[in-house]
Amino acid sequence: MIEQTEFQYRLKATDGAARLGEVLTPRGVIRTPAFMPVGTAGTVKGMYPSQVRELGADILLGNTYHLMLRPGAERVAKLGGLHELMRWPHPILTDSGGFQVMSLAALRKMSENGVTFRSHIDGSYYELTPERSVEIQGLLGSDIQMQLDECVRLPASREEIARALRLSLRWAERSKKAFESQPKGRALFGIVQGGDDPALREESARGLVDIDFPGYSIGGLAVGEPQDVMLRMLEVVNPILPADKPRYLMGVGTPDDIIESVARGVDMFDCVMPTRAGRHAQAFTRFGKINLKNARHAEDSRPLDEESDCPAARDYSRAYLHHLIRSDEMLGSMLLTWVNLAYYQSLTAGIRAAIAEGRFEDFKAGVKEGWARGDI
Ligand SMILES: CNc1nc2c(CCNCc3ccccc3)c3nc(N)[nH]c(=O)c3cc2[nH]1
Repeated sequence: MIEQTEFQYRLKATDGAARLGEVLTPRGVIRTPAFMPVGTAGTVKGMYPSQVRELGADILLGNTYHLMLRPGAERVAKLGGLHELMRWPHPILTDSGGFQVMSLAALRKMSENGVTFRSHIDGSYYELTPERSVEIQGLLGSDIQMQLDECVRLPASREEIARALRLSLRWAERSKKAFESQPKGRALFGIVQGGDDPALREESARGLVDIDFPGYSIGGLAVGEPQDVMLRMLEVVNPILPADKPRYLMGVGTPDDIIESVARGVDMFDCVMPTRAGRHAQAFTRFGKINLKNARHAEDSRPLDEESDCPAARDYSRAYLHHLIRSDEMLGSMLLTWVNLAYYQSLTAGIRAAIAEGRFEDFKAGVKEGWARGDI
């Protein structure tokens, strides 16, 4: 733990609307733009924490929904908290659980007070309120916590989107009040909702800024809308959010989504794609995505990318990766997860260097060119 007890964002440089910054927390610095690997049940599946750190990740995601069900928030606290339990001494960000309840739980019921649901693991009943969600995230020891919110899947009616954003604003107030009892240095982010409607996005963003948070998440996107709609909402929301606070676009996304969102002022990203794709034979490389299950790789002795500084991409042949996947060997998923997280971390490291040197547009063009090559 470094001495500084405050949570602070420092804007270091801009290149157009792209921002280079740092988020200072008691457990360390997060260099932004940042990609945050997802560690759903207290582990980044198939990776050692030290490996994730070596790739350049400054922060991981933990999942309130999964951890409250198993092993339980009070139990994690009794065991010293999530950092201790998973041997990750750096910052951890947790989601509030509402989004996961709506996508995973059975028999869920949303009300003014919160959401009740049955565990997808053993069917037992739970209630998640703004206050309980903050309490759970506190028990986990989370450095950056999320308010409980309601994310509406798109397409949705204007009434539905307005109802959900206004409920989320009332939950933002309750979350902030409940958060006041937590140790200094931790942060609670408000989450902007408002679907694909510019006026409702503006109402949500202004409402949250009036309540005042140390950072803001942009929710309600990457839920089925086209990329241009997502980007348009960023162009509405980011100018309203304070320039001296971090902006976290939830659940995003592909490398192209990330680079286009950085260009519109986003600082932090999370996405299950690199880890989930790694378990489904998909490899992300500078030249696009490769499906290693495809028979065309059976005798290809080339590595995925001989110029990569990730051993999994540089030292193993496509033929071997193909064999591991076809044989359902666990090393196959482990190596591809490593490849994909390495790619995402090298992408955000490249973005940070490009903004620092005022060449972000060139970098963006270069990444798109590489992906367009496709002769992989
Ligand atoms: C994929 N698209 C997408 N994801 C969204 C999420 C979840 C972000 N990922 C968190 C996570 C944490 C641990 C483990 C796994 C995932 C959202 N979360 C909240 N609270 N609100 C949203 O509006 C919201 C919108 C999203 N869209």
